[in-house]
Amino acid sequence: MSVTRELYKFGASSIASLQSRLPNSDGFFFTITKVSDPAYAFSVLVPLAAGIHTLLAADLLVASLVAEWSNTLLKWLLMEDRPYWWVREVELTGLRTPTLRQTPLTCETGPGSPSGHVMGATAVMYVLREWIEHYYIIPHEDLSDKKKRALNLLSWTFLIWAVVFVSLSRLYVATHFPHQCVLGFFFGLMVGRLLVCKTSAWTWWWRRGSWKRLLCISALLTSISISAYWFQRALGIDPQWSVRLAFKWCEHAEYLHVDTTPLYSLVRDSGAAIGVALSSPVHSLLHLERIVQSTINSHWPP
Ligand SMILES: O=P(O)(O)OC[C@H]1O[C@@H](O)[C@H](O)[C@@H](O)[C@@H]1O
Repeated sequence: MSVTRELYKFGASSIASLQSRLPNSDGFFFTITKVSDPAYAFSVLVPLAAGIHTLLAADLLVASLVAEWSNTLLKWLLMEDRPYWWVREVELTGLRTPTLRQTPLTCETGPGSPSGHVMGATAVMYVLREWIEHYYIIPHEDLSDKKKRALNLLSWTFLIWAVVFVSLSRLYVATHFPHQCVLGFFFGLMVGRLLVCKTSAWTWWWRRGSWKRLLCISALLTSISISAYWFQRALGIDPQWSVRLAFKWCEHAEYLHVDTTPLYSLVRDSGAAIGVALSSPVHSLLHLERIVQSTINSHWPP
């Protein structure tokens, strides 16, 4: 217990020092936090990707929903605090803590660990990186192996730096401790690898599955979410405990938003999963069209 307290104390001091060292950075960090919001992936990134390729949009949608769904369940399991309310709660026990500034993006209402922004952004960027490698780098015959390796390194470097900035933005708005961002990165990487890694048996499984199978999987995902809620209730744990703490310590009521609650995320993820299942016949057709097209291209001229 005291290890957690020390970790939180260290985290709170790091956040306070970040806020005081970078005093006029609201615009920069708010933009990063907004763009890396899992909700942004659903409402902006996926429709944009659909303009490039429907399969890319489907891949990003699956990565976003699996990352957010597993993130919410992990949060319920780990039951960690967020810095902006933790510092106020422990002050009541007499512990001296640094003052953390609250911003309009601070008052997230779910438990703190792992960071959903970092986890979602890592999973989505992993999928994008694999897409670029799979469809644009590997098949490019004009590129030497050295150039291909350099491009891969560049894409990894970009991913790591993007995750660092997303993490800094979450610390800056005092809604995560540093270790929660690190955990978000590792879990996000696991989700990405599980979904689209060449060596994973699960790679692109949603492209192969029939719509009935996908519908069964989305029903399973939904029932796991509902069971997780009722399981906590059965154990005497209030699944809304974090929402209560957010209401207690958020300094401005207008900073609180219903779309940050765990239940809201789970409903969105279940709906998105059902949507993926119902639209899968269209994806299968597009996938088939792509295979036929590349076969024609490789045999042309005859
Ligand atoms: O754990 P984090 O980084 O605060 O992010 C989690 C949540 O952030 C909210 O702002 C999103 O709308 C939710 O959908 C998401 O689950």
